[in-house]
Amino acid sequence: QPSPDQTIGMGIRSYDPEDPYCPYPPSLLHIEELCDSIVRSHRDTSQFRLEELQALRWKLFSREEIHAYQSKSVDEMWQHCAVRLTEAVQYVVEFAKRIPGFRGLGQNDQITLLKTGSMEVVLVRMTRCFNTENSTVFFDGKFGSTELFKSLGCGDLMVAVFDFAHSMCALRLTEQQMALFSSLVLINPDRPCLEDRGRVHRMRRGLEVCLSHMLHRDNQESLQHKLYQKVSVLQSLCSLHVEKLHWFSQRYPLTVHSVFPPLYKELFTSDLPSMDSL
Ligand SMILES: CC(C)CCC(=O)N[C@H](Cc1ccc(NC(=O)CCc2ccc(Cl)cc2)cc1)C(=O)N1CCC(C)CC1
Repeated sequence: QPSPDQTIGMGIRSYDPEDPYCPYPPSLLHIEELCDSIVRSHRDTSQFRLEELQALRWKLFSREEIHAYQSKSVDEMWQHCAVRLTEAVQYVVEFAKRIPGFRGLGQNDQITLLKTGSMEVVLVRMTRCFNTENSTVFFDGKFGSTELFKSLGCGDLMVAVFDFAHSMCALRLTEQQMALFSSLVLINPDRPCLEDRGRVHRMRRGLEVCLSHMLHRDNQESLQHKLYQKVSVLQSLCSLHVEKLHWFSQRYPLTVHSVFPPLYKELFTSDLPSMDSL
C-alpha cells in the first residue's frame, strides 16, 4: 500500500527519483520515463554513433595492413585488443552509472554487477559495429575479419565472437531495444555475492516491464524469449574470454601485470576490484 506522500490525485503515485522502481507495478508514465532515460544513457555512452559506423562499413584493411597485424607478436596483439576492450568496458561503466537506480545500489554491488556484466554488454554492443555481409568487425578505424586477429592465438574464441555477432545482428535490434536489453544484462540479481539482492531484483523487475512494454509497442513480442536465450550464450562467451586471459597470463605474466590496462585487469581477474573510477 503506497505511503500517503506517494499518491497524488487520481491514485497516480509520485515518481521518486531516489528509488525509480517503486512503487511496483510502475504506471505507464513511469515505464515511459524509465525507457526514455535508459535509451538516452545508451545513446550518450555508445562510443560510436550508428551513422559513423555505417559510413565506415566498407573501409576495409588492405592486404599489407592485414599482414602487419598478423606479424605482430602474440603479446603485442593481446595488449592491443586489451586496450580496445578496456575502452569499450569504460563506456559500458558510464552507461551503467546512468541507469536509474544503479547509483542507489551499494558500491560493492555496483562493482559486482560491473565486474560480471560489463563484458557481456560489450559483446551485445559489438553488434553495432559488425558487418554481416563480409563478417568484419570495426577495429582501429576500419573493418577486419577474423584473419586480422590470427596472432592472438585464439582462433576458437574469435570464431565464437564472430558467430555471436552474426546471431545478434540477425535479431535486428533497434537502438532502443539494445539499450533495454543491455540494462537487463547488467542488472542481474543472480550474480554471486550481491549484498542487497532484493534491491537489484526490484530494479530488474522494473526493467523487464520496460522491455516487454517496448516490444509490445514495437509489435515484436516474439523477440522477448530470443533475447533471454541470448543471455546464456553471452555468459559462455565471457567465460571463454576469461579462460583465454588466464591462458595468456600464464604464458606472458609480465605483460598482464605490467602493461594491461588497469580497469581490464580488475574486471577480468580475481583480485579485489578497486575501480574507484566508478
Ligand atoms: C564500436 C563500438 C560500437 C563497439 C566497440 C567494440 O565492440 N569494441 C570491441 C571490444 C573488444 C575487444 C576485444 C575483444 N576480445 C578479444 O580480443 C579476444 C581475445 C582477448 C581476450 C582477452 C583480452 Cl584481455 C584481450 C584479447 C572483445 C571485444 C573490439 O574492439 N573488437 C570486437 C571484437 C574483436 C575480436 C576485436 C575488436
